[in-house]
Amino acid sequence: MALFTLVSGSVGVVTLQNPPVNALSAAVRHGIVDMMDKALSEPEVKSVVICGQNGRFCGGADIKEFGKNMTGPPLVPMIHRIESGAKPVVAAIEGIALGGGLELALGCHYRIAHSKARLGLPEVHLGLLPAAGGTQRLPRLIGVPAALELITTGRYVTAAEALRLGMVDEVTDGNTVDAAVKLALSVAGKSLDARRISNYPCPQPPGLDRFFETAMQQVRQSARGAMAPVACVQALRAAASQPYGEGMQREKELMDTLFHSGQARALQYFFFAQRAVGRWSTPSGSRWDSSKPRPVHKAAVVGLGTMGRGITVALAQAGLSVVAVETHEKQLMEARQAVSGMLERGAKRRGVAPAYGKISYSSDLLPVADVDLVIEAVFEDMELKRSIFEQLSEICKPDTFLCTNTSGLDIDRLASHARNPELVVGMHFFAPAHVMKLLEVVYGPRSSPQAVATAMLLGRKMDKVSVAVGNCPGFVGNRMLKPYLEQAFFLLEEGATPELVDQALEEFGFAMGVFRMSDLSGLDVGWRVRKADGLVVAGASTGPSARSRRGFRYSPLGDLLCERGRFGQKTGSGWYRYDKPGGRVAKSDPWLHGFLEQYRADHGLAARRVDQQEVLERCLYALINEGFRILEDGIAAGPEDIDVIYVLGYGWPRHRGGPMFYATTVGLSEVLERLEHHHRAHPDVPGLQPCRLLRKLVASGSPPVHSWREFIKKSRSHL
Ligand SMILES: CCCCCCCC/C=C\C/C=C/C(=O)SCCNC(=O)CCNC(=O)[C@H](O)C(C)(C)COP(=O)(O)OP(=O)(O)OC[C@H]1O[C@@H](n2cnc3c(N)ncnc32)[C@H](O)[C@@H]1OP(=O)(O)O
Repeated sequence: MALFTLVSGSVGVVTLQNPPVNALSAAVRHGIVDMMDKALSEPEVKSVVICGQNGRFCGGADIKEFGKNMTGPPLVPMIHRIESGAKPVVAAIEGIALGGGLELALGCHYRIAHSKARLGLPEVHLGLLPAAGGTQRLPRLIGVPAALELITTGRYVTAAEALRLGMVDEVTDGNTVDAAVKLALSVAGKSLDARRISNYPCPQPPGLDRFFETAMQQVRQSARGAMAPVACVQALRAAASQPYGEGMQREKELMDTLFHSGQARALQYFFFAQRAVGRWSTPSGSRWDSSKPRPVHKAAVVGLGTMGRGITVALAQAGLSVVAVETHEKQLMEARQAVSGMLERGAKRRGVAPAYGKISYSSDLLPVADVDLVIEAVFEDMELKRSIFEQLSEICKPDTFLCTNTSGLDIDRLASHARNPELVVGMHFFAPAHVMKLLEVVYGPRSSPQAVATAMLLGRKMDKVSVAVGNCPGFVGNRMLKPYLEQAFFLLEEGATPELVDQALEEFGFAMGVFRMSDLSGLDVGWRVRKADGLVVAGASTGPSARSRRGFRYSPLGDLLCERGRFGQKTGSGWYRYDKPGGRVAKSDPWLHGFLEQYRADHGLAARRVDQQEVLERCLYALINEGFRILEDGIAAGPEDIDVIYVLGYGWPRHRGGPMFYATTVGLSEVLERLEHHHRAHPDVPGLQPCRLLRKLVASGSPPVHSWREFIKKSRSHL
């Protein structure tokens, strides 16, 4: 798994061989140790180059080995042996040097990177820290503030930035291994004293204590309960305040704790889940590996409201030509300006030129005639969308894919208004569409495998994680949101406050509690959906019918706020109050508390004490239960799909792996038992009634999450 070749008579080239990313598996580590022994002991070898096969230096430790019994040579002594050896070693960094891969390079005496290479220490995203000396060598090389930022965020840097920071000695546009061999020849026999990073003193940031206190405060705030970023700060502090050996010892202690933590398991599960969703399948048998996407060079976006603007930017940044259509002249003008601003800011961030030239604007539909794919992004109204689909079917090429950006409308119904229903899919973007990583690709019963494959690939090109989901009200994400919101409303009726509910959810790790989030997205959004579902009954504010719909419990609290014009942040009040319409800082609202008291009195409800545990069980287990129903119905193919949607689209804390993974950490039997308990207390709430799949999994001994897909497939016929 590591190859040795002698080049130019005296340079030993050690090539890591473990496709696709040359991860440092046990076999690769064995290979490096053996080949380095050879290189260091053979007299004709005067210097060494380490590189990776197939243009990729190294993607780091082999994540698949974590959680198993790890065998093979450990990384720390392996890297120490390279650094302390008597012959100069040059790292030839092509493609990637990540995690343990970069730590290996930091143990080398020289580093040359190809201009297209990316470098980083992303261990924090896996619930770990760079424990092969990364937390001790990087600050010695580039200073504490820069190292702290890279290690706590896991950000990848370009070769150019790596050069600026001093992480690499040289950047080349040519053949990196050739350049490394040249350098290795030139430094053979020279002293290595000044090249061993572990010998460097660590530069001290001014006001060390203050610096680390501030860093810790910032990291704790953004980590929302994640342990790894905090441990990274602690390790960096050790680097800055202790000798190298002691710093390494601290790095090891911190890693020991993280390595065995539930958070690391959750984050590593999530890493593979993000990749697993690309291997999509549908109940009708279409699959990622048998469905060929069609190339999309030119796309159109119809409707340039907030979503359409973001989608236009995402498409242009992905390199597509875009026709952006808005029939209202004033809105079109505003959209042009807004899109230009977004492109400019994006380009600045990515260090590229803004893609203005990729977009042409139009106030009518005619220029979409020659595009390969249209994304309709008009207001969420079936009639409006229907009429646009009819027009598009007339204007577009017969094989143009017609996609709709909707958060829950019936894709199949819309497809029935298209000339070719098999070319219709839903593309549910999340706001802001050019920023959010998630895309739900919604297939209807008539969507062709090619249409699904094309939308999935287009999402990927737009730098999104695309998840294929079936067609049902709310698809996956919003469908699961419904019981979650419902429980939150019921808890208010029973005695909780928005503050209490939000605090429980935020302490769990959500970026925002349910009420703060509703205020941000607008209470009128849900109101409109409930109206369309026939749930909003005007004038039914008291009496038994006010809190019941179709025989089940219903809370009209959200409707009542909307009737009073309290739509959330945009109107200056909702579940909280804000300084002004559009204000961002949520403040407790005495009016709302009085309103809740009056509401309970009007409906004969006695307020009781609700604790945080009940909030979590009622809100989260109801949401998880719906997730099981979604799996049972075949709307999502596996738990990974749901978890990716919730983490990337709904602010579920990543270090808890997503709702379905979280259920396994709580224990499926515990989730079942608590749902049964709450359902007994609230028999008129179907969302709390445990679904069959959950019962079946528990009855089968709660198999691990990665085996659910197979389990569901096998048991589908019996469900
Ligand atoms: C008690 C204490 C015990 C301590 C012992 C622990 C020793 C650890 C010591 C030191 C710490 C070092 C830790 C690490 O190095 S952790 C790994 C850090 N590296 C990463 O996080 C890299 C993550 N990978 C990526 O960012 C990307 O995959 C990419 C940029 C490398 C490539 O991207 P792309 O081309 O888009 O391809 P994919 O992402 O789809 O990946 C392709 C394929 O490769 C798999 N893969 C990627 N990286 C790894 C890896 N490091 N290990 C294993 N497998 C990896 C990926 O999963 C894909 O495969 P698929 O899932 O089957 O599709």
